[in-house]
Amino acid sequence: MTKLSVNINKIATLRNSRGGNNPDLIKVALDCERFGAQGITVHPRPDERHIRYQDVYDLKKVIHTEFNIEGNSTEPRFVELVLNNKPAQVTLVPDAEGQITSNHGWNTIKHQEYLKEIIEKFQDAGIRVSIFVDPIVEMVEAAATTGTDRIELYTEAYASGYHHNKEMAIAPYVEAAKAAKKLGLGLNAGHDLDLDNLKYFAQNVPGLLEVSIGHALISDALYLGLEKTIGEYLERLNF
Ligand SMILES: CC(=O)[C@@H](O)[C@H](O)COP(=O)(O)O
Ligand SMILES: NCC(=O)COP(=O)(O)O
Repeated sequence: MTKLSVNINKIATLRNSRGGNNPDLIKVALDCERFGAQGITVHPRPDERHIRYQDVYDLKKVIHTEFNIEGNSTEPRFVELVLNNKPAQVTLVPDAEGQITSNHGWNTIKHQEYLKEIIEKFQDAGIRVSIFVDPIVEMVEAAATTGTDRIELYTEAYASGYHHNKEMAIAPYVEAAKAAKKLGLGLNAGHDLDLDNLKYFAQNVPGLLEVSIGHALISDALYLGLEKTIGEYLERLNF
């Protein structure tokens, strides 16, 4: 079974736009769980433009499903935040400063030594580690040498190619997933997954443990409502 982790960054974006507490991020997280989501994902960024560091402390107290914190571990404040909150999973993303959103995976060959060190730090604290990678077999192979528990495949390229040629778009992900399986790495995926492209991805990528979805899911909820939207995403995963 593939778990659905709802990324609630966009709820925080909306809340922050007026400075108050509407929508209430905590309530939305709890409602996502009530409506069947098996996890909650947040991606605090240094400028706190959506998720604030305090949100992480507040969420940790109330969440019952899997808490996944994504972010840039080269920021000491991020490392401290994760170690203080001990989520079920931390996903390390190599964000550059000022990025609008995440747009690449780790170069696991170049940053192998750094990754080994930081991954061990989180694992010593009892936190499962996943690292964000592009669907390139060499990057998956080098990821395995870092000691990470899982990788998260960056799915933007799949999402943008899906409507043009879905067989071609998914091919590198299938190869990357096979390599991960062979090397004993758990497999997550995310970025720009949506109601159109999710089912085909889940059907064709072997060993997919978890997807984290935010932007499209929250946008769909404007039309369908949060409960129905989460139900629709779960349906795509449980084909
Ligand atoms: C790692 C990933 O693909 C997503 O978490 C993405 O980074 C979402 O972040 P934003 O909501 O800031 O775009
Ligand atoms: N890790 C991916 C994620 O959390 C959500 O990405 P998106 O659905 O907002 O593109």
